[in-house]
Amino acid sequence: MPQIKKIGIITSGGDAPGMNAAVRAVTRTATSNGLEVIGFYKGYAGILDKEYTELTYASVGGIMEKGGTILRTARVPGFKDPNIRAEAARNLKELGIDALIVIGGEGSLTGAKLLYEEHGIPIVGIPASIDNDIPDTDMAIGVDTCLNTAVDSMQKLKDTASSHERAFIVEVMGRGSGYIALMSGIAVGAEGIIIPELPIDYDQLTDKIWEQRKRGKINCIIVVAEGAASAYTVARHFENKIGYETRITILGHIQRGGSPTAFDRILASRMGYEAVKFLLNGEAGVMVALNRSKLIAVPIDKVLSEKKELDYELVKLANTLS
Ligand SMILES: Nc1ncnc2c1ncn2[C@@H]1O[C@H](COP(=O)(O)OP(=O)(O)O)[C@@H](O)[C@H]1O
Ligand SMILES: O=P(O)(O)OC[C@H]1O[C@](O)(COP(=O)(O)O)[C@@H](O)[C@@H]1O
Ligand SMILES: [Mg+2]
Repeated sequence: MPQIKKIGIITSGGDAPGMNAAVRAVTRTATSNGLEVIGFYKGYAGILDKEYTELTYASVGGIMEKGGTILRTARVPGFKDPNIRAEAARNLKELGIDALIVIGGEGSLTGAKLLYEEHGIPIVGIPASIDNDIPDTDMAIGVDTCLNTAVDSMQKLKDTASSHERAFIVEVMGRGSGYIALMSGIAVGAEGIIIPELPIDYDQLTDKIWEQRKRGKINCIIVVAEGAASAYTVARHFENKIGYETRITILGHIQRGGSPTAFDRILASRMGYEAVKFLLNGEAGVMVALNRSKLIAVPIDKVLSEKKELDYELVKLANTLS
């Protein structure tokens, strides 16, 4: 690989708390090693429109604690077109960018992999998505903050649920993954957890909740991942069947905002630092991954050839404890 002097960085896809901490870590690690850093705005759109800023050691000060992403983000459907990717590659070369760090989810990493394979641009991916649906990494940036927000919200709902003896159907994010629903459900002791990875057994759930109600339970939280069903559909199934008056809450984009937790700040700092070190050591076409507390490089095409498996032992745990 030719010597790297100038790197580009984007945040892309759904924003995730901690992206700024990763931008800061990449910038400071790179500038400390004598590299220039160009931050493109709005993901792949900024590369196509040449909308960028130079990032310096000083300019990334005070951003670690901020939610969202200072580089902003976008979904750019046109990037699936090879001609558009060729234009992006041309722009990167024109600007003298020797390598690109992509902070985002599976979609963003797919764009990165294609830029690497089709145009030989050295790429390192940093996994960031609240869904935790990216294979080969135990955690992605943003997951922990999202879970804390979801749990905090559900705990509040539990207060009012108990006061009125009501059931709440809480819809959480997770397009194709039940991770947020399962983990937040475990953390609040939800009576029901509905996820896209498993068929929904309304009858079994109804019997369980009704039994608990008869035993004197005064609140009920049912967490549903948006990828499994809508809260309205779930509520219709339980209407007049579980012994509670029912209310619906859709947590929505609240889950993506807020100052990152200590865990996300540290994870993002470690991943940003390693991403630059990988590039300096000549590694490219890889994603930084958290593997049993260590950071490793995993080829992006391996990551994208897999599907992140849910830990079914955790489903059993949730059923046993609630
Ligand atoms: N198959 C693909 N080929 C090329 N680029 C893609 C592909 N899928 C997604 N992208 C790019 O990555 C962006 C973010 O992807 P998306 O799936 O929306 O979010 P995330 O990266 O968070 O999973 C897309 O808007 C597009 O620019
Ligand atoms: O921001 P949008 O376009 O409303 O997308 C919502 C989706 O983005 C997410 O918050 C995060 O997904 P990605 O990280 O893959 O972008 C999903 O949980 C949700 O389904
Ligand atoms: Mg995604």
